Amino acid sequence: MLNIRNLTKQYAGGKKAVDGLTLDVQSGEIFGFIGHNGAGKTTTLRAVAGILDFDEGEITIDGKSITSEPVAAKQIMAFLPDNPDMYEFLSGIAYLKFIADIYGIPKEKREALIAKYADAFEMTGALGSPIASYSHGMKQKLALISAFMRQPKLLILDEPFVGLDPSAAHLMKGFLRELCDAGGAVFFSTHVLEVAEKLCDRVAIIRNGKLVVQGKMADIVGDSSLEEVFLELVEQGK
Ligand SMILES: Nc1ncnc2c1ncn2[C@@H]1O[C@H](COP(=O)(O)OP(=O)(O)OP(=O)(O)O)[C@@H](O)[C@H]1O
Repeated sequence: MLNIRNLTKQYAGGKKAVDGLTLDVQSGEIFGFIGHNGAGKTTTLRAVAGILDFDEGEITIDGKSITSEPVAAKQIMAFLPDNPDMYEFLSGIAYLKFIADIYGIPKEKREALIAKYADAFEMTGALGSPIASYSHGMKQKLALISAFMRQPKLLILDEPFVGLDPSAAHLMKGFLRELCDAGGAVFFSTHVLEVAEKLCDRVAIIRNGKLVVQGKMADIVGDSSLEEVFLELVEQGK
């Protein structure tokens, strides 16, 4: 579903933030992307989402290149940044309708999907209020509703657990699995290793812009924990 080949990105005046990264996310799987602060996770996610140019490499989503077929690639993916900026002057429902219009989701379908996700996240009563009046967690839930409503083939999330309360995080995990069971794929970054260990089918660890390891969670963790494996690998690189 997602193929990243030799991705390299250097910001002006800086070192390589991502250096020759190659990884693959298959349909049906939840894939966790782990690394210390500044390792290159957000840079990778933004490049995959088509909102950051890169210097070398190739990214394809369901076979569509993010550089040569950006519209087709963006049509089938949704990206949730770590701090979603939304149109604060719109109400939640106006925002969802706006997104549904952009992506051509028919009226009946959008209404059913909005009802499903807004009810689950206990946002139905707030949808008439301006986004500016929402708490951080409510904005995050609205962004999640808009992403799930689109039923993307690939869902990319940057630090999705930060700021969500335990019940919203639990719900989100269920919806991520539902998306994968329907043939989609999830690619997300996180620092929350316990959650990643329980949730992810596969995982990649990045250090200083370079891939350290990728594979099935069970193979990588073995008899220890993801935290132990992560700390060991990060220590080795010092
Ligand atoms: N706009 C920018 N201009 C210059 N350097 C940047 C920019 N954005 C990120 N960097 C640098 O690129 C490297 C990778 O940053 P990135 O944000 O991708 O890491 P990250 O793994 O997402 O970190 P965190 O866990 O702290 O969010 C860091 O050294 C960072 O300082």
